[in-house]
Amino acid sequence: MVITVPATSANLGPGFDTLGLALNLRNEIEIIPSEKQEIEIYGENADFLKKLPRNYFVEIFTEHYKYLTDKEPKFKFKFNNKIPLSRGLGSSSAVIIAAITAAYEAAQVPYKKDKIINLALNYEPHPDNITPATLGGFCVAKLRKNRVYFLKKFIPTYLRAVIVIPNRPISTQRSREALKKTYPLKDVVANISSSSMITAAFFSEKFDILKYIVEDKIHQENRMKLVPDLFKVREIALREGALMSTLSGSGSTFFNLAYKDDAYSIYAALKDNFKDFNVKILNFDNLGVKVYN
Ligand SMILES: Nc1ncnc2c1ncn2[C@@H]1O[C@H](COP(=O)(O)OP(=O)(O)O)[C@@H](O)[C@H]1O
Ligand SMILES: N[C@@H](CCOP(=O)(O)O)C(=O)O
Repeated sequence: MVITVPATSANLGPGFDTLGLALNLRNEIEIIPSEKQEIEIYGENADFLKKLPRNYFVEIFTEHYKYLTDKEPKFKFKFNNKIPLSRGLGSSSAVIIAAITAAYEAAQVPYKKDKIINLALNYEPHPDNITPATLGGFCVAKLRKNRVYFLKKFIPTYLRAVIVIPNRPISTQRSREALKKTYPLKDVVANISSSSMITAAFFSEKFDILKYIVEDKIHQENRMKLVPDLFKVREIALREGALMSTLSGSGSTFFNLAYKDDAYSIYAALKDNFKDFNVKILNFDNLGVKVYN
């Protein structure tokens, strides 16, 4: 069995813990029945991941597989990772969603994607990465009374993401701990209106308005100060025609939305100015987690 799961970009600026979308940058995990448990890790941060005392995927997979079957798992896991760690591209959500999905598949217990999202909440208590990692597309998610409610919209194929991945990681947990605990009413209103406009723009496919309405007053500017070059990244991307330019999740990656025809000039300008950063043009993913048996 092979499971593939996409990277995600959460928040989209003002939609803190609410908006997210999936990118066509996927981790792939092969799971093969075996006499003894074995792990092989290739790709992004493989050396770091190999050194960890416990593998996060195997831990979550084992917990669910044992619960579903009452048996110890006996599998070989082969990871081919493309999603960089702690760069705001939802690497932890990708692991969680893939591991729970894999456990249900290996145990041959039927499930719905809704169930996977709600189980994932036990590991990541904000739904803006786990929802698009599961469903793909542009997702709006709301957590209420410990349950995730969500709506998804397909992202048109004439759009691209131009992402800038700095060489510095930011831990999501640590950067959340540094957030202010209270906000002035005008800042809250700015985020509600901007986030609602982004949602309306994606659902009605009226993307031009994004250039004028995206602002965040809750988390983004403070987090950007950890990698000050990001202010210049945003300025260049918007100057070169990006529809919106926001911190991806808690950073350090910057996410730029563009029409297909504008993506290359944004990419070239960013690459030219930030030689140490990894700049990529990506398609969007509209499928979410996928299983091949
Ligand atoms: N492919 C992977 N395999 C195992 N663990 C992973 C993998 N990707 C991420 N993780 C775990 O998730 C952590 C990163 O989570 P986090 O700081 O929330 O970053 P991100 O913004 O990428 O989600 C890593 O330190 C590691 O513990
Ligand atoms: N809403 C969360 C999103 C974190 O995304 P990640 O990809 O950085 O894990 C937040 O802003 O903390």
